[in-house]
Amino acid sequence: MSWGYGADNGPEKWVTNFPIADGPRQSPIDIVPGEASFDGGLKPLNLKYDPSTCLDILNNGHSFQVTFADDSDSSTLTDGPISGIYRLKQFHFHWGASDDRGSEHTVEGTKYPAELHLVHWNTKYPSFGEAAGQPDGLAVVGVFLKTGDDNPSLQKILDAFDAIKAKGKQTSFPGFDPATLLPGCLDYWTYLGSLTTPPLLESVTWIVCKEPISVSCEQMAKFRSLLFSAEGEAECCMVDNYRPPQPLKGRPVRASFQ
Ligand SMILES: CN(C)c1nnc([C@H](N)S(N)(=O)=O)s1
Ligand SMILES: [Zn+2]
Repeated sequence: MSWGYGADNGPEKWVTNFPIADGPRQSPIDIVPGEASFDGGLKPLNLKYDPSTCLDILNNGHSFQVTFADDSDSSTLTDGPISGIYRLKQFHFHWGASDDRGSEHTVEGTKYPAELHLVHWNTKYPSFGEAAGQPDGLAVVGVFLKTGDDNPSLQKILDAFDAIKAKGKQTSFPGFDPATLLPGCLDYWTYLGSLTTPPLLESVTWIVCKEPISVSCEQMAKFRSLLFSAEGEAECCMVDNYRPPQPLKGRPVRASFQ
């Protein structure tokens, strides 16, 4: 059985096939603002996204992802805590079965109903796959979703869900601008961590925005209409696809703001 989020293949079981699950720089973590140290040397995030690089939307069986053309520096992350140029590869979300849980990172124990991850790779390496194996290979921007007003930008994504309900379904998704998913304020916390799904590679510079974006509870219900299961299999709702916080193991967490 391959990894997932169920009782038999979920986060507590991943260590069997992926022993790095107990490694020194695992993600997500619980962020404690009072224990983060302000670093005046941290630059503002510089996110420049070209909507024409947006390709398609896919149900990969553990989340859905929107994938970007990453063969040029059209959609990039620079500055912030990183050096060099990182290219946007894809974004995806994690969410709960109810609004009281769903995010991977937590803030002093507070769970948000969902969390957006924008995954970028360091162009000092030839490809995403190469970069994913390097300690400075990836940079993921995390954005919390908080229930409130309807989010028109999110709605464009949710409107594509009928075409990707089951695992393995994919449809073209041109012209989406991921910048419309970012909060107004780009203050962030940053720390060295890992992918939060197998292979749990310890190659991620995490950049977690302090300000959440809004999502309505009706929109959250739409997230929960996706399936972990493929067509023809017993239907299993795609919910609670989040890894809980992992031990900090002495890692510093820096804040870009005071
Ligand atoms: C291969 N890619 C892009 C990814 N592999 N694992 C990912 C995880 N979902 S996360 N949450 O970004 O670490 S993203
Ligand atoms: Zn993720």
